[in-house]
Amino acid sequence: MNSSDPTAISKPLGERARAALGGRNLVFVGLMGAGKSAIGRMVAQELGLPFVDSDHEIERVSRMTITELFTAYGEAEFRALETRVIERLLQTGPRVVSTGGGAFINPNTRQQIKGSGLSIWLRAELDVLWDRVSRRDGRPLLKTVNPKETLENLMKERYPIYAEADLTVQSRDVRKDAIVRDVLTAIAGFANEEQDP
Ligand SMILES: Nc1ncnc2c1ncn2[C@@H]1O[C@H](COP(=O)(O)OP(=O)(O)OP(=O)(O)O)[C@@H](O)[C@H]1O
Ligand SMILES: O=C(O)C1=C[C@@H](O)[C@@H](O)[C@H](O)C1
Ligand SMILES: [Mg+2]
Repeated sequence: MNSSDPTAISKPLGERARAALGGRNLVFVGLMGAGKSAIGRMVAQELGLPFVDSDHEIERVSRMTITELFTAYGEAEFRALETRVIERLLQTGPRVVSTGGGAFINPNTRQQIKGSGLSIWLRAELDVLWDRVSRRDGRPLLKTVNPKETLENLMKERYPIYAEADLTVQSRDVRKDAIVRDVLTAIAGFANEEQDP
């Protein structure tokens, strides 16, 4: 990595964030398209921790895609499975867990996350989310007549709840490296706040 690159992730920052996290899990929450899976994986690498994505884990254990699960069993059953899978994932750590967009909205799952680690909300504006989610299928909640409006309604409903996360980082239309650096800075800073409120 070129040290003059302004988006370069300095080793000390990764190490400081890792020390701040200690034995806790780091859990990414936020809406579809915020970057939880993509950024979570990169952050885990910087922290030297295992990474797991709850949507992928649900698909692995059920041997079905998220869309198939919604179609066959409905959203309520999907949420019940999601809660069980996330509970298990949080039991052994520290690790980085990227959750599905609705996970933190479920009160049971939210309590589990709050109890087992540091939660981080990747917050994004509607147009950023829309640009990202409209490129790929596989999000059953957006199979509506007006998916952009559905996404906007989900933002209104969910943003006050995501705001309960320990940390918030703005997910913007910039290089992923820059968001990763913001995440690591937020984690390292959180430890200072805890020591020196
Ligand atoms: N900072 C960024 N710049 C450009 N593209 C990004 C950035 N962050 C994420 N992306 C891309 O946006 C898309 C959506 O990201 P990702 O799948 O990580 O979102 P997610 O929050 O996990 O969504 P879901 O809740 O649906 O799983 C991916 O193609 C990802 O590579
Ligand atoms: O926002 C949501 O409720 C969802 C987001 C995805 O990650 C998947 O977990 C599923 O499509 C539901
Ligand atoms: Mg994801």
